[in-house]
Amino acid sequence: MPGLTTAAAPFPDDVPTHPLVVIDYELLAQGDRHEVDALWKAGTELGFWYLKNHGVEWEVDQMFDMGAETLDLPLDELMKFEQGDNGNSFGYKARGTIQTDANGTRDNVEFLNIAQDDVLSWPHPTHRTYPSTVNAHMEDTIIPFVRKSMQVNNTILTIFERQLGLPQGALAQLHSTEEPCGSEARCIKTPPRQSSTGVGEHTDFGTLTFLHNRLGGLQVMPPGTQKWLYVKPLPGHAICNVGDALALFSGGILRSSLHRVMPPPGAQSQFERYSIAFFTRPRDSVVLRALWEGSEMIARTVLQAPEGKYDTGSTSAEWIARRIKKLRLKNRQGPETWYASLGTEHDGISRRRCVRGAV
Ligand SMILES: O=C(O)CCC(=O)C(=O)O
Ligand SMILES: [Fe+2]
Repeated sequence: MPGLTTAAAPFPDDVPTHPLVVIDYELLAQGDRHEVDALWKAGTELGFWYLKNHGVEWEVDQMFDMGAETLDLPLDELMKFEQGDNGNSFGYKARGTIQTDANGTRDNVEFLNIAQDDVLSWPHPTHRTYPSTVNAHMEDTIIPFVRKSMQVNNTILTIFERQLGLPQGALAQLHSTEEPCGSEARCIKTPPRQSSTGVGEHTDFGTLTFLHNRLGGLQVMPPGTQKWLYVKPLPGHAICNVGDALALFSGGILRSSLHRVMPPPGAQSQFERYSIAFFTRPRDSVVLRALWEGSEMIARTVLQAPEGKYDTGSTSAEWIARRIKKLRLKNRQGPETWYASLGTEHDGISRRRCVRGAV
């Protein structure tokens, strides 16, 4: 199976890892108080947690197979679907097209992004078309995976909405399916035996990420530290995290933490690495800013923050397009292009200084 953690190469026990809290999705969906509290603690402290009993295990396995089949297609076939340099996310992203740091170091991963809107409108494309293997597995794999992943993320979103003291439906309606949005499913492939960064440090652009790893390589930097720690993949457990849109909507109460993908540790580095993700992102026209009018908790936090820190002045579509565009090496004009890709221009505090501990 692609990206499977083989018995021959278990995750090593001598690398620094960050133990994430395990949240039980079934208990969350039943409204279990203890589980809701544990989710809230994870969302407001690290912004990352494991999710078990999510019910998407079979569809995730199918997605690993579909992803491998697709990314094994001849490059000239995949290139017909390349996302390009204009900030479009959907389609194929070829290896070596984006920067992984301020020096402009070339990435070594390729990935395929399938828009939620194209899945929901199948067989009629909303945004674009995809390689033949995607079309062939749309009904048996991709539609079930996307529908179930939407359900999981919407359940979590509804809990955060309540915990933040927002009116019922306030967050949900920013993600309703009446208008196009940036939500997408992703399959990432990293070649074996790499020594450099796969995906450079970043925070996710959107609202919530539902991620599935078999091999290690994902690392997170806990807020307030300068340390990169591996997140160990656990069979059947998804890794979930808060993205920038939700951090902004909540006035920073929910945290979107820096993470990156490095070569798998130890003996795992001999293997090709695949990962599968589903990103829930707001409707295209939603402006990314704190929802202080709807919640006293958010209003109090925003009042204490420097003015404009949680008001980007950008719609979700503009925010995503700008950051992707700045990542593409073709658009690089120097280190500033990399910093602009991090998405913190609006708050006057550059992530560069945050990362290096000056702030
Ligand atoms: O492959 C992974 O484990 C994480 C990928 C990631 O962070 C992303 O695609 O945003
Ligand atoms: Fe990410």
